[in-house]
Parts: sequence; C-alpha cells; structure tokens
Amino acid sequence: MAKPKATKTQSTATKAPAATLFLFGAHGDLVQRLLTPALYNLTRDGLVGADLKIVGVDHNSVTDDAFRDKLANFVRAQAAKKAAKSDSQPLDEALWQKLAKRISYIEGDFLEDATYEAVAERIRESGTGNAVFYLATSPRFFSVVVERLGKSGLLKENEGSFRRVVIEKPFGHDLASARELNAQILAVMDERQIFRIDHYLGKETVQNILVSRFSNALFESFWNNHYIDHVQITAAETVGVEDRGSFYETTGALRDMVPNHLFQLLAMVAMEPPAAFGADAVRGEKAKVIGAIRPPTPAQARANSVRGQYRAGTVNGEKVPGYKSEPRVARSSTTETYVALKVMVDNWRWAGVPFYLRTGKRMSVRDTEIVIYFKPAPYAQFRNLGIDRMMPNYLVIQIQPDEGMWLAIQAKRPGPTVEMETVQLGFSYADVFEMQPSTGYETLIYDCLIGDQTLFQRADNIENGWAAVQPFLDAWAGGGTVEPYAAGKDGPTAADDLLGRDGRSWHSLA
Ligand SMILES: NC(=O)C1=CN([C@@H]2O[C@H](COP(=O)(O)OP(=O)(O)OC[C@H]3O[C@@H](n4cnc5c(N)ncnc54)[C@H](OP(=O)(O)O)[C@@H]3O)[C@@H](O)[C@H]2O)C=CC1
Ligand SMILES: O=C1O[C@H](COP(=O)(O)O)[C@@H](O)[C@H](O)[C@H]1O
Repeated sequence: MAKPKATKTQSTATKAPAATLFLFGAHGDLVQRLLTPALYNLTRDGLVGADLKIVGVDHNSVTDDAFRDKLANFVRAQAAKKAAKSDSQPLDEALWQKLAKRISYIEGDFLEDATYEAVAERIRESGTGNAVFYLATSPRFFSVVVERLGKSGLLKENEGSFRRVVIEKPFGHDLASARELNAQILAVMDERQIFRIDHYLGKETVQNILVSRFSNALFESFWNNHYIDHVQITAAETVGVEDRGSFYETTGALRDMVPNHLFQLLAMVAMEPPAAFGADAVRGEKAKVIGAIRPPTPAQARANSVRGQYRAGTVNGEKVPGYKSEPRVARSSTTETYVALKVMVDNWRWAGVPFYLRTGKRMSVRDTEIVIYFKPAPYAQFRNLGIDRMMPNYLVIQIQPDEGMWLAIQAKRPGPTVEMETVQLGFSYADVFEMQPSTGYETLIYDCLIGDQTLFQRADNIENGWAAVQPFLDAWAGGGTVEPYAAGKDGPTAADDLLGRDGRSWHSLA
C-alpha cells in the first residue's frame, strides 16, 4: 500500500486581537531560544499581525536597535543550524523584519516604580488597552512583579480590554510554596487573568491525546481498569543539566518534571471526558484526576520511588561527565537527576491500575512516550498450539522526538503452523501532515492572546500536583538513597526492580 502523502495543515484559527506583549526578563534564555522563534512562527502563520506590539523589559542596558539585533542574531543562527541538519528553512529575513518592526525595549529593574511607569506609558501609546505581561523571569520575581503590576493599576481591565499575566515554571517548589504563590497573585488579580504555563501542553501530540480519546468511540470502550493492566509514562532526555547546575541542585528531577509535565500527561490519559472542550470543564476534570492520586504513607513513598544520579558515561557516542562534575554542582551532591514512581489513581475507572512514571537526564535516547498496556487475551484456546504465553496489546503515544501513536497487536506469522508475531498499527504525524517548525510556545502565546485558558494550569491543578508529590518529598527529606547510573543508560537497576516485583518491565526506549 502506498504511503499517504503528507497534507498541509488547514488551520481555521484567526488572527489574535491587538495587544502589547511585555516580555519581562527579555535578555534571558527563554525569550531568545523559545519565545522569539514562537513569535516569528506566529507571524509566519498570520496568527499575529502588525497590531501585536512586543516590548522587552529587563535591567540590561541596550537600545531598541541593539535589542532587536540581539534577537535577530540568535534566531538567525538557530534557524541556520536547524536548516543545516534538516530540510527546514533558514530565517526568512523579510518575515523577520515584519516582526522586528514591532519590537521595542524598556530598560528597567523589576523592583523599581519607574519600570512600571514606563510600561503604563507604552500601553497608552499603543492605541489598545490590551496587554499581556509574560514573566520570563526567575521565579523569585513572580509574586513581586505581579504585586507591582497590581499596585500600578496595570492589571485593571477597562471595558472591552484585557490584562493578562503569563507565569512560567517552576510554580512553587513544594505544596506550601505553591499555595502561598497562588494566594499572593490571586490577591491582586482574578484567576481568569492568570496563565500558568506548562510547555508540555503546547505539544501537538499532548493535545492530541484528548482528541484521540474523546473523538474515537472505540477507545472509550476499553479505557478503564477492566481492560488496562498498567500505564507507563516516560520523559527520557539525553541532555545533562547544561548550565543550570545551581537551579537543578535545589530542584532535582522530581520537582522539575513530575508535578507539572508528567502529571499533565497522566491527567490527559486518565481524566474523565469533559462536558465541553472549554477551560473550566477540561481543567475541572484534570484537577479531579490528579486529586485522586492516592497519597502514599512514608513507607509506601520510599518503596514506590527510585532516585538516581548520573555518573560519567557515553551518550550518543560522546563521553560526558557525571552530574557531580557539572558546573555549579556540589561534589557531594545527592540531588536526583532521575526519578521513577509508582502511583495509584483511586477512582472507579483506574482502581487497581498502577501508573509508573520515570524521567531522567543523560539517558540513552530522547524519548517522551506514554504506553498503555492492556490485559492479555485469555490463553486457553492457544494452549494446544504450543504457544507458551500471550503477549498483551499496548498502545504507544509517542510525544517526542517523533510524534504519533501506534498499537501493538498480535498477527499470525505466514506459514502452515499458528505462530504469533507482534506487529504495529500506527500513525505518524510527519507521514500524514506537513508539519511546520514550532517550539510548542506558539499555541500557548496565541491562546493567551485570544483568552483561552484550556491549556494553562488553574490554581487547583497546580496545588493538586504538588499535593501528590509532597509525600515523596517528605519521605526523602534528609536525603534518601540516590542510585548511580552511567550516563547513556536508562536509569538505575532499582527502577527495573520497581516494575519487576510487580511482574512487569519498562517499555524499551526507542
Ligand atoms: N530557559 C528555558 O529553557 C526555560 C525557562 N523557564 C523558566 O522561564 C523563566 C526565565 O528563564 P530564563 O530565561 O532561563 O532566565 P534568565 O535568568 O536567563 O533570564 C532572566 C532575565 O531577567 C533579568 N533580570 C534579573 N533580575 C532582574 C531585575 N531585578 N530586573 C530586571 N531584569 C532582571 C536577567 O538579567 P541578568 O541575567 O543580566 O541579571 C535576565 O536577562 C524562569 O522562571 C525559568 O524557570 C521554563 C522553561 C524553560
Ligand atoms: O521544564 C523542563 O523541561 C525540559 C524538558 O522539556 P522538553 O520539551 O525538551 O521535553 C527539561 O529539560 C528541563 O529540565 C525542565 O525544567
């Protein structure tokens, strides 16, 4: 059968309304590496126009021109690097100029009133009262900047205009601090103005989980504990901590990835169907399912978690140092760079179905995937054929680097005897759709501009996530065991034992 031809995606999305987008922390890595390319891609797709003004806010001293040049140099180099590796295009200079014309800069300290006066002035000049304040700042500034925006009257919405704040991660470092941060920001603005980002929700395949589950009646019929044996969620990275050693030392893999990204994936897989594809309904169901994760006792938390830390090894053919030799990491560090957990969701749909989660740095491959393992078919009818065991079906939702999904089924191997082979029924995004390069932040920025909060975390989503990991953090307080693993391997052997003692094993990574 001929491979289907990839088709151009036909989006019905319309241009976002006029607004001023303030990028607090404009000289930082996030703005350069992810937000600017996302704004360029939105301009390419016609989803933002000349009436979106972009204003960088940061204490580094540069002119408007120098700021634009800095961003231009970065995105140009990034596009050239990608184009050298694949068939993607170098930077379209005319398109960049269209965007650059609308970029300007405010030099100002987040802690000084003059900065907020300059921001207010820029809104007055813009001709629209609509403004988005994107806090691409260190987390220690989240509540301070929100408070100052509030005090300056910048969060007040006049009739027909909006004021919104985008808050980056990490949102708190445990349950108490997340609650405190929510209380601080909700004291000055309404939940409907707050857009807490989890960039995993900007990924196409993550959004596709809801569409696949709820628009295909066949999935719903077996999506429960009658048919599903267990679920595995993996986010494996080949990168180490790069230059984020000091951030990572006080964070670790559990805080960095689990209450946010991995729980978002779990919620997408496990939530009940929302009554509508709207922010309240979707976020309500997500809050419920994360809230249904069973809090383990301290002994259960220790037994059902594995912490690991990479040692020197080889990744993608390159020799790399161990975590403790990374810059700004303590030589005696016990911070985990890998974590595996077993959690149970205590509701009617999932009672008795373990969810195994793992994430780590310096693993063998980059692979984010969800694997749903089904219960095996009854064996009796195959016994007299000499088949010794039934292989279960499993559905792989492949999130990155490739995007798609496939189902492992049993088929008869050709020949006179009955022999079975596991084969795949699959769909790959790249085969079916012509995908434009994207960072994942495009959808999130666009949704914020049009006021759709579906893909953003509500206060209860965040707090339920932290509540579910808090027992693990408490059980590890004072330092739990950290198992070593060689860089380039898929975590410590103790993580294999976590499943092994339940008679299961991890899906092998791509
Ligand atoms: N970078 C990434 O890939 C990702 C980042 N995030 C989150 O995004 C946020 C931003 O990250 P990132 O861009 O890496 O951070 P950076 O530290 O690179 O950027 C922050 C910027 O704010 C400036 N700044 C610091 N203090 C002040 C101040 N008092 N007044 C005005 N400007 C100030 C810094 O200037 P200077 O450094 O010169 O002091 C810097 O230019 C963080 O919350 C991070 O956790 C989330 C996901 C991915
Ligand atoms: O938020 C974070 O995510 C990245 C992984 O994101 P991905 O889109 O590349 O899967 C992770 O490297 C980083 O430590 C964490 O802070």
